[in-house]
Amino acid sequence: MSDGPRFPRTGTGTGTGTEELEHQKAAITRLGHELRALVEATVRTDASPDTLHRVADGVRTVTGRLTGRRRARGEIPEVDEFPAGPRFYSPVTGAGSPLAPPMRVMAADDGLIGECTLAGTHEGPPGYVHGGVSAMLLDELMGRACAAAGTPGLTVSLQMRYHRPVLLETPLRIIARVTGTDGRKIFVNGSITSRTAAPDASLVTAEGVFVTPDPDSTRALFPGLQRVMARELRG
Ligand SMILES: CCCCC/C=C\C/C=C\C/C=C\C/C=C\CCCC(=O)SCCNC(=O)CCNC(=O)[C@H](O)C(C)(C)COP(=O)(O)OP(=O)(O)OC[C@H]1O[C@@H](n2cnc3c(N)ncnc32)[C@H](O)[C@@H]1OP(=O)(O)O
Repeated sequence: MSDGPRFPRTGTGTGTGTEELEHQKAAITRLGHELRALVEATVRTDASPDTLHRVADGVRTVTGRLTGRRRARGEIPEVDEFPAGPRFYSPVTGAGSPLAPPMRVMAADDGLIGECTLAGTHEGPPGYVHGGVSAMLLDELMGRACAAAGTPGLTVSLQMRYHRPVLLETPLRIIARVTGTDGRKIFVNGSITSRTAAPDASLVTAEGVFVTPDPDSTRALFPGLQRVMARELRG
């Protein structure tokens, strides 16, 4: 995607070499993929209690292998390109997140396009996407559209309209477009459509207001961002 020009791209500075970072990203992506398959299998299975107990024991053992240093709250992973680029553990787009569909994000003429297909993990009404998950997809893409337009912001208001249920196991297109700004406020529209059935009919639409925090708030809210910028400047 094309990102706004005013943010550092992390993962290219000092610390870990580029090749090592690429290996790290590939491994994170692979584990994310396997975990998403595990989560989907978990919510779809009708295995016996015995099997479920054995799997739970196995998962507990595997979890125990992910020891060592844990990132502190707010610490931005070196593989990330915060705030405008990919975040590996985003619950929406993160290749490493077992919660993320993950949604792929591309630049469009006047905003961003996201694509994903959801399944049992994100079910709300039987056979359909959970409404909160639709809001999550739109919130993320609309927030990224702000950053891509060079005006990053946090959501202060997100008004959702659910026109038709969103089918599971159907390729979806999510669109986000900045429609205007007023001081630190950024106005954004978004929609979800099916890429196959009636692609012109919006299933969900959203109107959002995002606000760019002032510099003092930004420093207070995101101390990790200062470290990323310092890391980048050293590099
Ligand atoms: C180098 C700079 C980097 C800056 C980084 C900033 C953001 C970057 C973050 C991520 C970007 C990257 C990717 C994004 C992808 C995914 C994220 C998805 C989105 C989210 O997951 S994000 C989490 C949920 N989100 C929050 O956690 C916000 C909680 N919130 C606050 O932390 C404060 O709210 C804050 C600091 C944002 C503003 O606080 P504040 O004190 O500076 O601003 P204030 O209240 O003065 O409002 C200013 C003007 O907005 C108007 N206004 C306020 N509320 C309104 C509303 N509801 N409707 C309509 N207008 C509203 C006022 O009326 C006034 O308008 P006016 O100036 O015309 O009077």
